[in-house]
Amino acid sequence: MVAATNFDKKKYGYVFNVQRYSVHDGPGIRTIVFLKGCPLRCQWCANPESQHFHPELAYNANKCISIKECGWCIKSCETEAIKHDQNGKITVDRERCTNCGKCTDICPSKALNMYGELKRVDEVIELVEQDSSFYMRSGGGITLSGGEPLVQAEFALEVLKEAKRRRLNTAIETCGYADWEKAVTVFEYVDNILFDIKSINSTRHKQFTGVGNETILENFKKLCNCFPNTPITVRTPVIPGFNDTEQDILAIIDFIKCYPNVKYEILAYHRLGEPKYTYIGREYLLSGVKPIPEERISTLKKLVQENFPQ
Ligand SMILES: C[S@@+](CC[C@H](N)C(=O)[O-])C[C@H]1O[C@@H](n2cnc3c(N)ncnc32)[C@H](O)[C@@H]1O
Ligand code: SF4
Ligand code: SF4
Ligand code: SF4
Repeated sequence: MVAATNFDKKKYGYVFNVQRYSVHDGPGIRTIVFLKGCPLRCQWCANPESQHFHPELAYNANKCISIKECGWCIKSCETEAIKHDQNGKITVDRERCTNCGKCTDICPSKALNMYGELKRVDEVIELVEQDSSFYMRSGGGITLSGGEPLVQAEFALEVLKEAKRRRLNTAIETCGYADWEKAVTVFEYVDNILFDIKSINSTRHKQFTGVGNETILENFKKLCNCFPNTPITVRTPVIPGFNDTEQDILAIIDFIKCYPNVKYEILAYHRLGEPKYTYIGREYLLSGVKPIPEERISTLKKLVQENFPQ
């Protein structure tokens, strides 16, 4: 086991999920490697477990057998972070929890589970290569996602270099908020870039994601200028009350339309990540927000087709 605070960032990285057989995040059939850490805090984020750089304890009360019949986690916790709740199950005191993972090793029902573990570059590539026959036939490969994969730029770069050495197609999903000098080294090894532009309005961007959009928009321009032959898909998750008007979408189209290697698509807001907020002891701030009706998404897609033929 490698010490979590002192490891070679070129050889090891924090990964919280590896998803096989994806067809949404780049060409063909792909394996998505989700890296930990993100500088943004999008209120709608479907991967809240990605945001902290370090591994994080998750607790799903529905899976807990009950303290009466089990209770092993309480005995295993050296910081006394696990307590009884009124329903015969447990609660986790996040102030006391050090995310050491001892309780997860012992939990028989997997009610306790860690999001994120340190993995070596070769371990990741080995997992990805298990599906190489699918990639050959479909033009697929590996997609780095997160979190924000550029947060672990050194690790991302080594994974992508190795993937390219093995002739795998590479893609990355990024929010674009990163140090350009580091990001550019990673982009060199990427065949397809999925770049989120969430809003052109920086004040609103900051209100809903925690950061303004200046760095993102600057990086986008640099990316298009430095890599004119790399296919870039700009994506916007359409979030009610944040960026769901015609003007919001047209402002993004206006910003990206001068770049010939760029495509554009909108993603409908979904709430699939909501339960995970509870598992990690956080509040989901958009709990009262309903998904946008199908017809409205169709209208916005039509608007995109009319104003950004591709
Ligand atoms: C989880 S993010 C990871 C990559 C990067 N951090 C980003 O934001 O682009 C992958 C994609 O999921 C989208 N996404 C995240 N939460 C969403 C939600 N609740 N509904 C729809 N799309 C969402 C993001 O906009 C992004 O296009
Ligand atoms: S992760 Fe470690 S500190 Fe946190 S509750 Fe479990 S055993 Fe206790
Ligand atoms: S070890 Fe797991 S199943 Fe047992 S009491 Fe703790 S959380 Fe519940
Ligand atoms: S940038 Fe991506 S990973 Fe980060 S909080 Fe936003 S949606 Fe989640």
